[in-house]
Amino acid sequence: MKAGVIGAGAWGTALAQLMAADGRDVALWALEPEVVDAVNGRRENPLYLPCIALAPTIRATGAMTDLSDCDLLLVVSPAQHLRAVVAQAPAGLPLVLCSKGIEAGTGLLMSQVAQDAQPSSPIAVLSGPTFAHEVAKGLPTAITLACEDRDLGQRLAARIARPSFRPYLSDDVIGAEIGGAVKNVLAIACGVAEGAGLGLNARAALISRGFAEMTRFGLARGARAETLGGLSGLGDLVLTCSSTNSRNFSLGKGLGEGQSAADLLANRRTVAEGAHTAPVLRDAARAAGVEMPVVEAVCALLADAAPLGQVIDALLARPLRPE
Ligand SMILES: NC(=O)c1ccc[n+]([C@@H]2O[C@H](COP(=O)([O-])OP(=O)(O)OC[C@H]3O[C@@H](n4cnc5c(N)ncnc54)[C@H](O)[C@@H]3O)[C@@H](O)[C@H]2O)c1
Ligand SMILES: O=P(O)(O)OC[C@H](O)CO
Repeated sequence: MKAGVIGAGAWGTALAQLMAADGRDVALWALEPEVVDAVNGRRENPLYLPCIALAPTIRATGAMTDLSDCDLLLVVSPAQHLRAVVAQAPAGLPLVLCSKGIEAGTGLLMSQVAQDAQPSSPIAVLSGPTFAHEVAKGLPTAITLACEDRDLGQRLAARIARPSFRPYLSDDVIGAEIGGAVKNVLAIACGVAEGAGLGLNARAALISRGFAEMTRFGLARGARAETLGGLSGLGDLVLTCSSTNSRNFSLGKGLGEGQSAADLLANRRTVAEGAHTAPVLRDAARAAGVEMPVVEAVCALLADAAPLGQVIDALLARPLRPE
């Protein structure tokens, strides 16, 4: 059977390369016709994953019907487009959701959006510390695969695992999704600290206190603490908060250097999910009575609602409290 990948950005292309590593066919759905042509003609995706020679068994397509004979579909669109692409996907096939975010307008996690859009398709979530270009090069990577149906989860884990790519199975779908969505917002905060020259102590503080926010929010939504402390939560938080390879961290760095959010977000081709998730997450946290001061600060900066110095001072001046 061939694997299907929906979305040919950096991560979808890297996952197609991963799935093709056992020599089997992969169908890669791309939005842009020029990506379809480049993958099929030149075996590359210069738009989203440059400098990687793609496997000959990857066949790109712009027609979702070409994925109907796949045994699983990896869904790798930006979170805000997941509903639309899943609605077009062939029905009934296992969907492995690889996007990280919360849907604006509904506040739904990706598994809930996919369930709405394709009620007959079983769902799993693949999330963890995984920079696309490293996976595409075959560098060692571990990731959470969350699925409520344990048998299906085990089958999917065996199908996705490769010698240098280790999925760890969980049945905590919500926990895996919340970790991936929240860490993107916290990575923006760490980028701000880098751009503003606040130092490494500040970054460590943001990672730790950000993790406390992720945990409070996750527990309030029914996630398990060990999932939030695992690859899809803390693991991904540490990765994304420590490298300009992260689009979210880089966006924050620009904010910290004094650039406006509007300028940084205008006309970008690649997705910085944290910018879309931040206001939805803030509203959900407020509604649940969960304090998320770092997330609130990121929202203020993204909305250009307050000067950087004022946002930093307000965070530092919060009442002292037990850890
Ligand atoms: N890049 C990574 O290293 C990485 C790793 C893990 C998870 N993810 C997650 O994967 C998801 C996709 O990110 P990416 O890095 O592959 O994307 P990307 O930033 O490399 O590319 C943008 C993608 O958005 C798609 N797109 C733009 N407009 C669209 C529309 N109207 N409808 C459908 N698709 C549209 C483009 O076709 C392209 O596939 C995100 O949720 C991201 O958080 C990314
Ligand atoms: O580049 P980012 O910030 O979207 O991060 C990519 C992945 O989510 C890292 O696991």
